[in-house]
Amino acid sequence: MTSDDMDGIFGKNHSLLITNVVVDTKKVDIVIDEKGIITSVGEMAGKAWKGDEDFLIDGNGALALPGLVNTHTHAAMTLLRGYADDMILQDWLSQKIWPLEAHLKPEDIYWATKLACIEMIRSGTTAFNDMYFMMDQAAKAVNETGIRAVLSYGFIDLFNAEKREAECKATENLAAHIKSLDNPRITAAVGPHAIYTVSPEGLKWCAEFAQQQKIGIHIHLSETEKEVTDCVATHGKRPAAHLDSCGILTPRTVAAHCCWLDDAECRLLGERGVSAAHNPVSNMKLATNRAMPYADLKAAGANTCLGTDGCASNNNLDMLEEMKVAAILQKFFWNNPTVLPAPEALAMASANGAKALGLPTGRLVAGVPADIILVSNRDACNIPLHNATSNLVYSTNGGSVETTICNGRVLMLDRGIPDEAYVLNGAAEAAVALVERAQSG
Ligand SMILES: C[C@H]1O[C@@H](n2cnc3c(O)ncnc32)[C@H](O)[C@@H]1O
Ligand SMILES: [Zn+2]
Repeated sequence: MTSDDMDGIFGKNHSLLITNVVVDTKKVDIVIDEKGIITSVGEMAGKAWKGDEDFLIDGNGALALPGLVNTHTHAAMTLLRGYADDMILQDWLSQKIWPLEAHLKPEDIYWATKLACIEMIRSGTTAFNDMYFMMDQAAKAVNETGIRAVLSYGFIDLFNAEKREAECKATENLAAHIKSLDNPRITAAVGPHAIYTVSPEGLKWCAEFAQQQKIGIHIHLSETEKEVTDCVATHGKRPAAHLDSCGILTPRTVAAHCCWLDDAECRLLGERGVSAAHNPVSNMKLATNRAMPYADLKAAGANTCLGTDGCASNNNLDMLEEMKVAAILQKFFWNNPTVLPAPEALAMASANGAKALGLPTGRLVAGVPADIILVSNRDACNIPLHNATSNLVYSTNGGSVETTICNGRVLMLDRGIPDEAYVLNGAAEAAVALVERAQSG
């Protein structure tokens, strides 16, 4: 069962036995078959297994939980981390971010997305919802790193018919490319950027294409008060109603931010079964000046999930940190310490996130793909263990993740990731070259 050569554990599927871990409050062992499916989460702690698994991982008392699901990011923005901080959203986008993005090359997207995947694996994320550009390169990076992703092209027609045609083509091409990969870890979605960058015709095309392809929709919604007032002035209705009139609000839709929704819009998102992705760190850093109305959205039946947004407005991809900020921001902003209790924050980052992306993961039960992370409870910040969920939400962070498994394949073991340094160097060099190109025009 146990192989001396643990290095051989990386790179392909094996049958695995993970012993001596804590799930919720119970000490259990977990068995994963060579197809990457959890076959048992058993109360077998302490029993000497006589199984014939290829590898045994001694969890040494670590907390085992479903891999975290980042339901809103722009992964390749790792290359823009720290490039522009301390600005309001529209200036940040128009004066700094979009001008630099104009100089991005395909290899930049590859290196930046690989860096993002390494950062997510290291901090316990096993699936992410991405919206960016040159996404064939993102797919290449995701395929190589072993993580799970829903990839959408950032559709921006700027209300121009000619540009809209090109955006539709790019969206169709990405969907066809991802279908051709036939990789169960990589799925496509449609990514209309926002109501202030996509025409109603563009939104309607995106909604129809998503329905025809049976894929998801990923959009920014009501991030700022200006977005709402401009929408009412332009379209005569609030953003959620405008999106609904274009067919965008569906059970396959992830709406990111949702800061400035009113009660009627919360009810509309609930009625349509939309997933509302809360990005508390980005919202606070860009000063959106209102927190997502989490309790109203949850009460209305919307699926509340969690995202980091991109690394230029966070500036990391640590979903354990994001959970904590979500739980305390909601308490602070709505002036109620009972809002978003720890178990609900953990659900946002795991089961709800998997539901938002249509993934079979998000729970540690037999019969589902093994997306599992082990979080040390031997770090000072995680001792004592009165309440594992409390520790996961309020005291630990991504640095305490020891082992990350996605689709049954070990991506990180005891904090070691193969080829990590090579990826970090490649991305660092790409970032320097990008800024040099931008500066030389
Ligand atoms: C895909 C495009 O979206 C841009 N972007 C990154 N973060 C945000 C945000 O918080 N709101 C709106 N748009 C955002 C990114 O730079 C790409 O241009
Ligand atoms: Zn975003």
